[in-house]
Amino acid sequence: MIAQLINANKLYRTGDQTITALSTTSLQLNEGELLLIIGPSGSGKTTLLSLLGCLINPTEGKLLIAHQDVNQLSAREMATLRLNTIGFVFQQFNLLAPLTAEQNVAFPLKMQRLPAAEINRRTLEALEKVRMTHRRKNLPRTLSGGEQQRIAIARALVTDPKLVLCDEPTASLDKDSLDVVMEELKNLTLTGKSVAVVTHDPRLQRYADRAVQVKNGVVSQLGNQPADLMD
Ligand SMILES: Nc1ncnc2c1ncn2[C@@H]1O[C@H](COP(=O)(O)OP(=O)(O)OP(=O)(O)O)[C@@H](O)[C@H]1O
Repeated sequence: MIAQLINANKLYRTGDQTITALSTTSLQLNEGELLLIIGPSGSGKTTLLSLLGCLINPTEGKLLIAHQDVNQLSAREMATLRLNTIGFVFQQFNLLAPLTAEQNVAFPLKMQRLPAAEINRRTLEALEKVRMTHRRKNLPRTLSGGEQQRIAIARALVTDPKLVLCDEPTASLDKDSLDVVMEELKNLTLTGKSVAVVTHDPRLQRYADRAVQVKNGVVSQLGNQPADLMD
């Protein structure tokens, strides 16, 4: 098991108001599993993903990432856990505009202060995995949306993270690019990585091993029928 929420919730206090962004939830994410997180706008999906990504702490309850109790970690330890264990993929790709595809992919390895030769080797390996080696010298703006997302996936997996978290990774993509990107994410699970994908898109269901729905901050398990996801 890579991630486990145990009776965890997330409240936000603004002034005298308390918002329950996520009600008490227990959820686990296993190795080699692709989990879909679906639900309407404002329901708590990003909050759930942010918890799994060690970007925020639960207000109550426990969160274990790679067997570490996140509540016991300092901000610096959380940052190290994120850098070494978790890869992020976003709807808008979030590539750094002045850097080439290759430099974007190499970026997390530079943060890890690895030797240059190792950075080069692993960067090329990651580009190869998403079949983007031939475009490695391009700037992001010269790539299609689907290509940019494949570069973002290469960047997410270059550190060999156990967990890859994706927030609406296909929302800006056409059908063909959607399939390519989802195939890449599915391939990651075949090598034992865990992938969680927040989406509004029921077409992603065929790539999922499991789906949960978040509604008004309440997480529930979904069945495997398309109708369940269309709800
Ligand atoms: N930092 C914050 N401070 C206060 N309230 C917040 C904060 N972050 C989220 N919320 C509230 O928590 C609830 C859940 O938000 P969240 O972003 O998790 O929803 P979502 O399902 O990801 O929505 P969307 O699909 O629109 O991105 C919303 O009511 C939101 O307004």
